[in-house]
Amino acid sequence: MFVTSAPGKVIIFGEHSAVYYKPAIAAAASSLRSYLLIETENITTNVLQLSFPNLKFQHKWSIENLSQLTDTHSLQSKTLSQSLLQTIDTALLSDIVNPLHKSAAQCFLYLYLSIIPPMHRSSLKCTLISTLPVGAGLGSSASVSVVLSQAFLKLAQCTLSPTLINEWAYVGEMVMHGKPSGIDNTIATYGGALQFIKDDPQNTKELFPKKPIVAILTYTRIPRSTKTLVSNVRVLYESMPEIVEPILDSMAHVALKGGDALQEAKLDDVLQLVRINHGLLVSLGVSHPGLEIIRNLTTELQVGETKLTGAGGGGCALTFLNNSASEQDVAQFRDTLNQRYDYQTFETTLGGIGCSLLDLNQITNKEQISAILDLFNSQNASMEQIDNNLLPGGPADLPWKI
Ligand SMILES: Nc1ncnc2c1ncn2[C@@H]1O[C@H](COP(=O)(O)OP(=O)(O)OP(=O)(O)O)[C@@H](O)[C@H]1O
Ligand SMILES: C[C@@](O)(CCO)CC(=O)[O-]
Ligand SMILES: [Mg+2]
Repeated sequence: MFVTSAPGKVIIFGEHSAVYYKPAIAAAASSLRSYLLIETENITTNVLQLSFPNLKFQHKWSIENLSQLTDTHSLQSKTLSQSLLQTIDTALLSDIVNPLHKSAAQCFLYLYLSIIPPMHRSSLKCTLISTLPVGAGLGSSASVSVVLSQAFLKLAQCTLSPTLINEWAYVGEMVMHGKPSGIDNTIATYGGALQFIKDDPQNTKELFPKKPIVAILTYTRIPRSTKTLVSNVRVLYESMPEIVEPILDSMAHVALKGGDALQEAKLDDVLQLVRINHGLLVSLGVSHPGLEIIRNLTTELQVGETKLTGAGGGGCALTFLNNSASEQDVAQFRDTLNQRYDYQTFETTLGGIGCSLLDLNQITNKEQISAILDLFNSQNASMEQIDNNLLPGGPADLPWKI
């Protein structure tokens, strides 16, 4: 039995422009994570079981059926095979109608069938719990792709390396999103803070901010689809390239300057650039009235600057506080968002631990193991319970391998 874990991410500068090979800055939201429990013993034999309690979704497939369907596996091919995707859809997922369930199961089966060769396919139960809001712009899909890739590579007896995990997680992201930039899975794999350029590892580099980056994240609970928003921007780009290209170039300058400002802890510059980046995203049509409420309240209470983060259209906003924001101002800001709008706010330090692995056989304290298993078996473990019992570097002090 083992658990894999990976964080969500916050894009600080450069969402959407990242898809067009412009630099972007992102950091791990390392306390908001997905955890995948892998059980291979004392479970139903010859069955692959999936349990995603956050989505209230469970499913089973006979391993024999799976192997008949795809007798060859494609461990070498880290590109998206439309024919494998189609086979999965028609033969294994035709009974699933909920779109969230469908995309999660597609990603799960695609990675399972591609990574684990038939000789290593035996009875398996996979249970995934997460403290990340689902589909909110904080990279929940990437975090799920990373924990699945890491676990399946281990079951396939591959030597685990961040490069390999990240390559497969990108395939998982392609299953969910089409053609993403790869920034989300890269952060979920490596953690920390990065300046990222799509398909350009030479110019993707770690950032070392002088001061810890503390921010407020606000989840509007407004659902949206990253895939749709990215494709809306594509349509705009293709219809008016002479207007959209300079906006994307401007975002690239914002990201480069913003990365430097974060490293040098130049808060005034960071705040200006957050405001500019949000304005540019508004001009691409990816904001939402529910996000503008947060931005307007930030301005009204003069606590700092806010931008949308992730694909926008709902989901989450990121607020950096200015030096003059008092504790009362911040409390008023958060209370108003929580109480008047039923938004959820988190104060988060950005950066920290990327993907990690916990071998439950190494834990000798039986009570500690049963507390961990209870979290996966419960349908509604709270964020606090999960953090207390599982968070890498958290109070339970577990032997996570990074
Ligand atoms: N806890 C979870 N359990 C199972 N699947 C999940 C979970 N969280 C996310 N997913 C999968 O990820 C999908 C959401 O991905 P989507 O890219 O739309 O949002 P996001 O990754 O949270 O936001 P963004 O890509 O803008 O950062 C869900 O439809 C589901 O398939
Ligand atoms: C909107 C986007 O820039 C970020 C989604 O988290 C898409 C991507 O980079 O693939
Ligand atoms: Mg996503």
